[in-house]
Amino acid sequence: MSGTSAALQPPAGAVKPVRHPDAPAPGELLGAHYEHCFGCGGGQSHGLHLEARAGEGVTVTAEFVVQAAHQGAPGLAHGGVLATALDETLGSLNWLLRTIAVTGRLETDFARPVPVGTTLHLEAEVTAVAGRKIYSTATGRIGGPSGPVAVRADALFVEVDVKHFVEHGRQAEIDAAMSDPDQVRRTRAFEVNP
Ligand SMILES: CCCCCCCCCC(=O)SCCNC(=O)CCNC(=O)[C@H](O)C(C)(C)COP(=O)(O)OP(=O)(O)OC[C@H]1O[C@@H](n2cnc3c(N)ncnc32)[C@H](O)[C@@H]1OP(=O)(O)O
Repeated sequence: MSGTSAALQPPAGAVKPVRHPDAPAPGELLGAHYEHCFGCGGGQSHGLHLEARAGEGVTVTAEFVVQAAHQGAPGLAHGGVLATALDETLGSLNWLLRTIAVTGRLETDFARPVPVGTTLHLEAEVTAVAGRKIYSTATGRIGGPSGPVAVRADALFVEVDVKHFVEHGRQAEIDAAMSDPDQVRRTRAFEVNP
C-alpha cells in the first residue's frame, strides 16, 4: 500500500520548478555539502557517504552502499537509514534551485527489505514550488537504475533564511563552519547561494 497525504499535494497555483542557471551540469557530482553531514559527509565514519549527481531539469540521482553499521534487523538496512538516504537525496535537489530549504515533511513507503551490501540507487525530482514550499519525490532501487523499487518518498521542503541554522545550530559547529577558510565549503555548509 502506498499513498501521499493531502499535506503533500501541491496547492492550486503551484508552479513548475526552475533550474538555477548556475546549477551543476547534468552528470556532475554535487559533492558533500558539509563534511559532518550524516547523509553525505566524509567526516562521519558510520554515515551514508551518499553521492548525489545532478540530472536534467531539477532532478538528481544518488547512490549509497548499505554498510553493516546501517543495520536494523540482522543483515538488513534500518528503515531510518533508508529514510535518511531519501531525505538527503531530496535535500540535494534544492542545490539545483539554489534555495536554502529544510525538510518539513517526509512520507516514506518501504516496499522491499534492503540487505547489507546493497547499492541503493536513488532518483529524485522537484515536482512543484508554491511560495516557500518545495514539493519533491524520490525512489530508491536495489542494485541500479532498473532494479526493483525498495523505497519511495514524497516530501515538502520549506525555504528558510540562513538565520535558521545560525539561530538553531550548536554554537561550536556554527563557529567552525563559519570560520572555514574555504569559501565554497563555508557557503555550502549552510546551503547559501554563493
Ligand atoms: C546540496 C545540499 C544538500 C542538502 C541535503 C540536506 C538533506 C537533509 C535535509 C534535512 O534533513 S533538514 C533537517 C530536518 N528538518 C528540520 O529540522 C526542520 C524543522 N522544522 C522547522 O524548522 C520549521 O517547522 C519549518 C522551517 C519547516 C517551517 O517553519 P516556518 O515557521 O518557517 O514556516 P511555517 O510554519 O509558517 O510554514 C510555511 C509553510 O509550510 C507549511 N508547512 C510547514 N511545515 C509543514 C509540514 N510539516 N507539513 C506540511 N506543511 C508544512 C506551512 O503549512 C506553511 O504553508 P502556507 O505557506 O501554505 O501557510
